[in-house]
Amino acid sequence: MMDVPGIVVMGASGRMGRMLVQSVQESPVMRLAGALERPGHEWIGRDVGEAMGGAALGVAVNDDPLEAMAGAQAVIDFTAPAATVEMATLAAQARAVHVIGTTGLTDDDIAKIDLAARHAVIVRAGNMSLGVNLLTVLVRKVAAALDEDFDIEVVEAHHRHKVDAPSGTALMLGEAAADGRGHGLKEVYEAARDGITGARKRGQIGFSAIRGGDIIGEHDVIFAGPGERLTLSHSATDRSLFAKGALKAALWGQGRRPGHYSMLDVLGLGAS
Ligand SMILES: NC(=O)C1=CN([C@@H]2O[C@H](COP(=O)(O)OP(=O)(O)OC[C@H]3O[C@@H](n4cnc5c(N)ncnc54)[C@H](OP(=O)(O)O)[C@@H]3O)[C@@H](O)[C@H]2O)C=CC1
Ligand SMILES: O=C(O)C1=N[C@H](C(=O)O)C[C@H](O)C1
Repeated sequence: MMDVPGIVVMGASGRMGRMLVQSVQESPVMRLAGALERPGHEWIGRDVGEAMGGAALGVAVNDDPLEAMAGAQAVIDFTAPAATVEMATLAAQARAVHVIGTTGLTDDDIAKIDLAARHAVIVRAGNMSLGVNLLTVLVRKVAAALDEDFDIEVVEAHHRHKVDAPSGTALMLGEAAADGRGHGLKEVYEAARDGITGARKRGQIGFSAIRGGDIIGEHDVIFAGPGERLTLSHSATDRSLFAKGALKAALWGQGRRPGHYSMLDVLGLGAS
């Protein structure tokens, strides 16, 4: 058992954290080496399996990242931007692969993660599912094939607890569409509309976000042209698909050269 990679789950009590603990525990090719929560969290010191309402897993929830990562090979982090930026440096110190699912990161946050990735393997994606990553490849191709007579709109829907908008996935899809047309997303980004906005600007990529109930994640990329409309979409029906991608990334990262990688690298979908 000791020769399989040890995985630390950060934010173990969260929606994704619980899913990750369960997925790592069930995997025959890795072991649960640690579970992290922020200092002061009520789970600190408790067995993570029992805290989740199940059987003991022999791993106590820790608030000390370096202690939790001692003897671990990867940390999977679906938490919050400030925690993720801090962890990037600590994981690099511990020589652990850092898999980042956290969204809502600023450019400044990403610059700090880039810095840590000079010395460590970091895999980051706003969506770890195979389907969404494949969709980004399709969106890039369609955006390149259709000219600016086709307006691009990204519409996303998530549960009521989500704190960031547009979603990380919506931004990935928007970036792919912008890239397909030879732009950076910032050049053509159109935030959610409100009030007297004026007519739509040609070539802009618009974003809209719906929040409600327990929606796991729905994304549509609409290409609205003269007389016809094409929609590419993805629906997540189970959070385990994100965990599955994250586990794959943690294994893929073992023994790689330092760098800031994406799920396209992990899935072999590359830039196309
Ligand atoms: N890339 C992908 O495929 C996916 C990404 N996500 C993203 O993952 C993130 C988390 O989502 P979700 O699980 O729904 O959110 P939750 O709020 O349910 O979970 C986040 C967890 O992180 C914990 N946390 C916050 N700060 C720290 C810290 N310093 N150390 C350790 N733990 C900490 C929180 O604890 P506390 O509550 O006490 O603050 C909480 O338990 C979001 O950014 C979301 O967008 C989600 C699904 C898929
Ligand atoms: O917060 C979520 O739940 C999700 N976040 C990611 C995002 O921001 O796109 C991925 C998924 O859609 C679920």
